[in-house]
Amino acid sequence: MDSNDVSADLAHVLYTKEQIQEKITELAAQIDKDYEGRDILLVGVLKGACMVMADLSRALHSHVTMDWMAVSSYGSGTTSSGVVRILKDLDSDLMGKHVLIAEDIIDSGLTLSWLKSNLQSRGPASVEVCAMLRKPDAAKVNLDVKYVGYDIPNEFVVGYGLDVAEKFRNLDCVATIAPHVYQ
Ligand SMILES: O=P(O)(O)OC[C@H]1O[C@H](OP(=O)(O)OP(=O)(O)O)[C@H](O)[C@@H]1O
Ligand SMILES: Nc1nc2[nH]cnc2c(=O)[nH]1
Repeated sequence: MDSNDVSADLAHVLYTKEQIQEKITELAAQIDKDYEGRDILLVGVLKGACMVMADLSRALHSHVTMDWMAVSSYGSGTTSSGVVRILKDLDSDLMGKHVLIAEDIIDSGLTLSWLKSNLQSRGPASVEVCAMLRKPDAAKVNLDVKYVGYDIPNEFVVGYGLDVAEKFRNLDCVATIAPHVYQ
């Protein structure tokens, strides 16, 4: 291991690459079944959803188109403010489309709660959510989420799209970080 190896900054791996890929396969099979005969517009929420978008879209057998939105709900800290700003809007018109929002994590739920109603107001046929991770103990709003990979404890995690100061997104696992990363 070289001195800059990212794994030295991890405390505990919650889900390995294999477990994540297994879950993606499971979720994709369920989604294919539920959307039989319908095209899906996958909406990825940048930047965290980059991995789940790439993996889920490739695991699906349905016809899929992809679009991206970038929103900001976190200030400089690690607590969601609930005030969401659109940094990049969708390129597509949602009218009559079956929209499936792909997310890496639902923490307070504030980002998705806002996003779901924003997209619903654009006239789609349906809006559902697929999130790889969810923290039930951190929920601040009731959110109807149709597809969830794993429910996790209320701990800050990284990997599989999730970052600290833009690092760790490239990890193929989900992990907590070692205390020295914060020091
Ligand atoms: O449920 P919430 O408490 O609202 O938190 C979830 C949001 O936080 C993360 O995004 P972040 O704002 O960190 O941006 P990023 O995807 O660019 O990392 C994550 O990707 C979700 O979009
Ligand atoms: N990296 C990271 N970003 C988040 N955004 C909301 N919750 C989390 C989390 O646990 N980790």
